[in-house]
Amino acid sequence: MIIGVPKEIKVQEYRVGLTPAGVHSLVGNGHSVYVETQAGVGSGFSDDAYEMAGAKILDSAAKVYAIAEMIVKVKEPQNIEFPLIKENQIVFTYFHFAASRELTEAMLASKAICITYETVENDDKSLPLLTPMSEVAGRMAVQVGAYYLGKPQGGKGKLLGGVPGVKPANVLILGGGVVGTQAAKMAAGLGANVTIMDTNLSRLRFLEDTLPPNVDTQFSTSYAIQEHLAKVDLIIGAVLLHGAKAPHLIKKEDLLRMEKGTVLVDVAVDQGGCIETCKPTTHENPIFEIDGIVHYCVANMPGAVPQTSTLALTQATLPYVQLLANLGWEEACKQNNSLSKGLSLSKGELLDVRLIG
Ligand SMILES: NC(=O)C1=CN([C@@H]2O[C@H](COP(=O)(O)OP(=O)(O)OC[C@H]3O[C@@H](n4cnc5c(N)ncnc54)[C@H](O)[C@@H]3O)[C@@H](O)[C@H]2O)C=CC1
Ligand SMILES: CC(=O)C(=O)O
Ligand SMILES: [Mg+2]
Repeated sequence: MIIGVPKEIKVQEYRVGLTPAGVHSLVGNGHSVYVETQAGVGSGFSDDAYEMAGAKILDSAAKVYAIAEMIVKVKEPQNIEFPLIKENQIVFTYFHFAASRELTEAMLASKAICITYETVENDDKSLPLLTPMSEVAGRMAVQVGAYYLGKPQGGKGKLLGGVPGVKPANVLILGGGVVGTQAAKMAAGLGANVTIMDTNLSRLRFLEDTLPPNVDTQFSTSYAIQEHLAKVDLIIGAVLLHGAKAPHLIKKEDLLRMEKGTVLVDVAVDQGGCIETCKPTTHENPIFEIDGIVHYCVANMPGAVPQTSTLALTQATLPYVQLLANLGWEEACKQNNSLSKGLSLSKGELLDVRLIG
């Protein structure tokens, strides 16, 4: 198969869809790989490294899209990429269709085969291609939250862990899946007073048994969340209803119950956000304030640490890229149940109704 890897063009997105090691393995299996010039540079991979691995370098995205039977990338196609996507072309990437009707309509119109990383799902309901980036984003959420709690950044001016004789900050994590668990570990490690909420009781039992003693678990209800608002310093939004739009657990009027300088990091923003007042931001302008509350809502957080994220992502995606390249999308999806869950749009038809935003 002919595989194309364009350079990511979302604002300050430095990840890339395939590493030179991935190229080497695909070329070894008889496939051809075309990489846009400088596509890997932000992740530490030069054009030369791709060429040594067997790729051909092309000087524009248009040429990559024109030649490829399958595009392997990271983020959802941006508006200027829409016209480049062809009928029957496989596009394998994060799409987050539930957050964008415009993207959904553009991809339907393209009649491409869209396979979404974030809905590839194992029989145990885990999400093998979302998990690695959720691990990154969960850990990052605490780093950025701690930073924006600083007074110069608009925060309350609190150190997450406090110091001897001074209480630590209160961190509330909504959702105890991959993002929430990694965030809880990091916040606990820094000494914060952490509460993690979920609606899944068996998940809460697991978290209670495995997380450090400065993490409390609590069943997630609107009432329980309200009780935290007056004393919380940092809220991390980490809920997910697979493929669907996130529920709004924090409403606009709830901001008035928080102290000025409270920080909200809504990691779930890529599925529409679980905090009503969140709207997507970029690494260039990551925050905004409403009613004195700092909102951080970057939809591609792992893009800021590409040297970690590209390796973490591509080690998970490569086996699926191999399968698609070896068998074609129809046979690959027939043979692999997890991959078939990611098949979202095919030739102008919406296959997964959860995606409607
Ligand atoms: N902004 C970014 O750069 C990134 C965003 N994400 C997003 O983060 C979100 C979370 O991802 P994961 O942790 O991997 O998902 P996950 O499926 O592992 O965890 C989600 C958890 O939310 C829980 N949940 C559902 N409804 C709830 C409610 N009402 N209250 C409390 N908990 C509830 C579920 O039971 C589940 O345990 C997703 O939207 C994902 O796309 C992931 C990576 C990067
Ligand atoms: C999951 C996702 O959207 C990201 O890693 O950017
Ligand atoms: Mg405990």
